[in-house]
Amino acid sequence: MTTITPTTFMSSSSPSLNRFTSISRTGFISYPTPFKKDKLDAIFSSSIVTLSIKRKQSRKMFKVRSTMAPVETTAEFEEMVSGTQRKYYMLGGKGGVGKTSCAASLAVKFANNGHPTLVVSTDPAHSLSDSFAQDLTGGTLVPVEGPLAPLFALEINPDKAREEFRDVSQKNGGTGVKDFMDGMGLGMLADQLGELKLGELLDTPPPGLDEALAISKVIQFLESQEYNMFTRIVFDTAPTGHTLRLLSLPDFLDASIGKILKLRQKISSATSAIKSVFGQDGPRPDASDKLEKLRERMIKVRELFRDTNSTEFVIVTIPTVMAISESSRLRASLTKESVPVKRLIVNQILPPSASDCKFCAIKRKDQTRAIEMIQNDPELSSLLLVQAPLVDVEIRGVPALQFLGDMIWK
Ligand SMILES: Nc1ncnc2c1ncn2[C@@H]1O[C@H](COP(=O)(O)OP(=O)(O)OP(=O)(O)O)[C@@H](O)[C@H]1O
Repeated sequence: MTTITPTTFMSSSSPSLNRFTSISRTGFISYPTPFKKDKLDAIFSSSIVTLSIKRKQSRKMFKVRSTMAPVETTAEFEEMVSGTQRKYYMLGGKGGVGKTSCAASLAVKFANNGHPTLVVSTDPAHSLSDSFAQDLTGGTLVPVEGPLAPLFALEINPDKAREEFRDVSQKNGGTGVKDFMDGMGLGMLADQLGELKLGELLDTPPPGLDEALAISKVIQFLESQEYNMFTRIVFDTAPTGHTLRLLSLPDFLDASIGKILKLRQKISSATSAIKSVFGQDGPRPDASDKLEKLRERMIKVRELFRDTNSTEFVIVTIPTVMAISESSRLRASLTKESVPVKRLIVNQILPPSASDCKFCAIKRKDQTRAIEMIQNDPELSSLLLVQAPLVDVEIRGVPALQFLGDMIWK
């Protein structure tokens, strides 16, 4: 294991590495990266001024980390990275636990291991741009500089996705069709529209709709030839509540869209005769196709979540009683919905220190207790428990994500 001092980074001419210098304020960072050694050598060889090996300290760090929770396991990254068939990883958990940092670091690690990778934020409050320290807004795929294989990032614009949905739905079953039917004197059919609660759905979208639309948008992207190359797709999902509602949402939307389409059929047969007399247009067929496509994608979203061969939901948590309780409930819900879960990342674990202050000692005890809670939790104890240390500054930019990723994804 090589330890690189702050001096190393400061002497680098690369701006992204310079950004990373701040990460090692407290003295050292460790780099257990055999697979990337060549690349790192190339990056650092011209600029290394001092290479201070603090083996003792880093050994101590990992020793104490492993004594915190005897059940600590590795993420079995080899299994995650093997094979060239496309795999989806969805990272989710309570707000602020480090989902984005873990998702971004996993994406960087996949790309560094040769997988053309796409990382997508489906959280309406995006933080991927902040995490990569790069502007990724705009709802299109943006290349991320740095990793060995292509890495692209996508922040789905929820407003745009919702607008699109509203647009096609209204043309097929919302106010557009309702007005049309009212005009035709088909009051009874118009009443049926009320049952669909479509107006409600469009005006006050249920939590999770953004997420479902975002995922369906990604599926739409991936259907095109252009994006065939991606072999790993990492989703940075919205906090737990959204995720849980999202799981049932595709069913709900599928049913709603199904009803709209059925209704549309009824309308078109009921009105075809009237149309021939009055020469008025019915709902446009292209909009109907769009709705059918949206429905198909919703079905794909639902299937994707439950496909054990290609998809895995990774729960990210922190060592507090509240976060772990929420993770336990999340796991239970995911199990109920047949969503495959294998790994649990416990992020922000206090690193050991030779001179422990009272606050840190108490905090560490609390964290140890919380980790024990996982071991005794029926929902969580069977998962691969991966511990990630709390570092003393924000994780921003590819080198920093690479650093974090090398600690988590082993
Ligand atoms: N292991 C860590 N050590 C230190 N800081 C961390 C660690 N993991 C995450 N952070 C910091 O915590 C903050 C929240 O992290 P992040 O944005 O990844 O969480 P999130 O779960 O995606 O949040 P949200 O639910 O708000 O989207 C960021 O400032 C991030 O840099």
